[in-house]
Amino acid sequence: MDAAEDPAPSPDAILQLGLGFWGSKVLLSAVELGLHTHLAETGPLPALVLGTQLGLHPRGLYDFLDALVALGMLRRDAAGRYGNTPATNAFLVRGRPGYVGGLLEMANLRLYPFWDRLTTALRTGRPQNEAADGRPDPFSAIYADPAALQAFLAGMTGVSRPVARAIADAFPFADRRCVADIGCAQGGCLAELLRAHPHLTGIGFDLPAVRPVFEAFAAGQGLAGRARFVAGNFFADPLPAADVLVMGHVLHDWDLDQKLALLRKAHAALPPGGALLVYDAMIDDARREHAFGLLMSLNMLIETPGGFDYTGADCRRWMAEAGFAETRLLPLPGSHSLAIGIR
Ligand SMILES: C[S@@+](CC[C@H](N)C(=O)[O-])C[C@H]1O[C@@H](n2cnc3c(N)ncnc32)[C@H](O)[C@@H]1O
Repeated sequence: MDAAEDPAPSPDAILQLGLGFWGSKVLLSAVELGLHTHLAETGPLPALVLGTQLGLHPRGLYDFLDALVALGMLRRDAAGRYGNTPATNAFLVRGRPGYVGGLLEMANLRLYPFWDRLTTALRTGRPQNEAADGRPDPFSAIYADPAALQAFLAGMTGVSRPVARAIADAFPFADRRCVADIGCAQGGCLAELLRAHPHLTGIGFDLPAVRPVFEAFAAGQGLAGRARFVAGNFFADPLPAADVLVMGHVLHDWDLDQKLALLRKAHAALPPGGALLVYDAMIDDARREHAFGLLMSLNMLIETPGGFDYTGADCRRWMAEAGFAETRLLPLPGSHSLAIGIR
């Protein structure tokens, strides 16, 4: 029964959604403070000890920590000590392989203030991030600030790693030799594919500013000998030769003509039988259910001049238009989908 048919509608869901930013910001501040990383080092602590160690005023301390308990982001034991949950221990402790806090750090630093201007973006159709001064390429704005660059690239690893693990299982890599990740960021996806398939070699292709971050990450993952970086602009330069190309969270950054140009370029760069793997938080074909994909698309409104997210059916149609002989779609974890195009 939808809300219109409900004889006694309640405002609860409306208020919960409208004030949803309260809970979101509590978690983002916890990540900013390194709360979960600290607790992984110390073990469970009483509130006042934890507050002193993190430099927090006692006034909001118990509400902050207990709100995190109520939101499932901390545990409090019978002695009143606060500690990590199994999930925050796995995914919010900096330096651990599952760390997704990079994305949340970037969300706290950049997206949280920019989303304050959503209404302006809806009225103007213009980005509301660092590029609001009219710079055409959103990445040049982020990449001008080394801290923003590092936070952005590490943030992408946080989102893409679990997705990449699923792609490593879902796609038959056994008869492929080389994977090139186009717009690879730090290389989080490539690292997962190479780790899962030791016979593969990898190429990370991205803008020149990304090279040192990619190379340091690959070395840290023990992949320096198997993954090399190729610097380039995917609109202007040739794509590297490989039998599998990956474009993750790339197409949604660009307008339709640019999306089609990238798909045509990928098709031209692949050998016959070569595969293009596209992953994004794709929207359900009826555009009714997958709120995350639709919100991601609004994030692209705020972040880019022409970017938007799309349905799996859109992606397969564009792949076919670009010349791919065979296309299929697979669901992935984290509200993502994988579109596969075979040349
Ligand atoms: C949203 S991130 C996606 C990163 C990664 N594929 C993932 O899914 O985690 C988009 C990437 O495209 C890269 N990029 C943007 N414009 C580019 C261009 N013109 N040529 C090459 N790479 C570009 C950015 O530097 C960034 O690493």
